[in-house]
Amino acid sequence: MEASTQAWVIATRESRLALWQAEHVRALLGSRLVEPVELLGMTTRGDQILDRTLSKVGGKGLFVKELETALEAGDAHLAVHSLKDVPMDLPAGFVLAAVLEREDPRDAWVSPRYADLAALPAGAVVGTSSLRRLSQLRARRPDLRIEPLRGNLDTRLRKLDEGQYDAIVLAAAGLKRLGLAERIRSVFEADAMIPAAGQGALGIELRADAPERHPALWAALRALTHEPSWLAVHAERAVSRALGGSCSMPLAAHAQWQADGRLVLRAALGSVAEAAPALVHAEAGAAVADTAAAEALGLAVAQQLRQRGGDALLAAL
Ligand SMILES: NCc1[nH]cc(CCC(=O)O)c1CC(=O)O
Repeated sequence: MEASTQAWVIATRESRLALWQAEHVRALLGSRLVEPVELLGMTTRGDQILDRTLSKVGGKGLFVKELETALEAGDAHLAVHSLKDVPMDLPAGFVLAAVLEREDPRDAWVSPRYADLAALPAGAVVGTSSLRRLSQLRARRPDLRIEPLRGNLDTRLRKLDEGQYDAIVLAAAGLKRLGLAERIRSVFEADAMIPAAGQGALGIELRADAPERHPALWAALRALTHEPSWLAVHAERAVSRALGGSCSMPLAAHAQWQADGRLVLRAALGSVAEAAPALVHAEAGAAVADTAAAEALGLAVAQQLRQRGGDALLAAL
């Protein structure tokens, strides 16, 4: 089987960011494999549905399902995703094979007029469709109007430039990858706006039978994995999984390696009810040496969130 492979095929969405990410993986893999590596661009339902908040139409899976269908059919061997968009539990038959070294995981403040959140006048309009960003913005600035903002990065920036918003919040990683870093007015430190689980990291998904069917590809991907990033995102994703794992949840989870070698995981769970804004925080640290320990840290933080009022917020969702 391996010998008959003409080329390795990467399934990818066709947004500029997705294509950049797939091309990045193509280049990394190309230097480790004998056969050529090609891209197969596809449109997902998440790309088509632009008029509604994603959390209302089915969530994260919308960006990955078509790519998984291509893997299933054998049209592609691997799929490259923004890990943030990958559901906590992959469908049976698929595995997360690799996580690349994480890019800047923070959120960026983009605004033509205002340097940061504090500089916004009362009643100003901030664009985001992320419940996580909304609940954290609202906790600090209940006076703002937060309006939905969807579409790929270029679309979102265009809507800002057209004057529909005073400011928008985007992942710094996406802007940097597309050469748009100059649009960033300031970044939120990770404790001021806790990032989403997996933000800034690329994940590579394969069929679960890939280790046996394509050992060369599997080995090349394992070698691309950045172990500190792998452990951090597994801790983050475990928080989300423990709380139900849907993106209709205003949940933030971010793990950072400390100088002493410990992994510190911070999380926040909000409410989206305008009448009763709430935000509970949790934090824990541990020496994490393997995936199981990373996931145990995630579970402990999820437990803390529940005990500190998260249970009631989840019940209200
Ligand atoms: N939800 C869309 C999405 N998925 C991944 C990124 C950015 C890149 C990354 O986090 O790796 C973005 C855009 C954004 O949130 O601003």
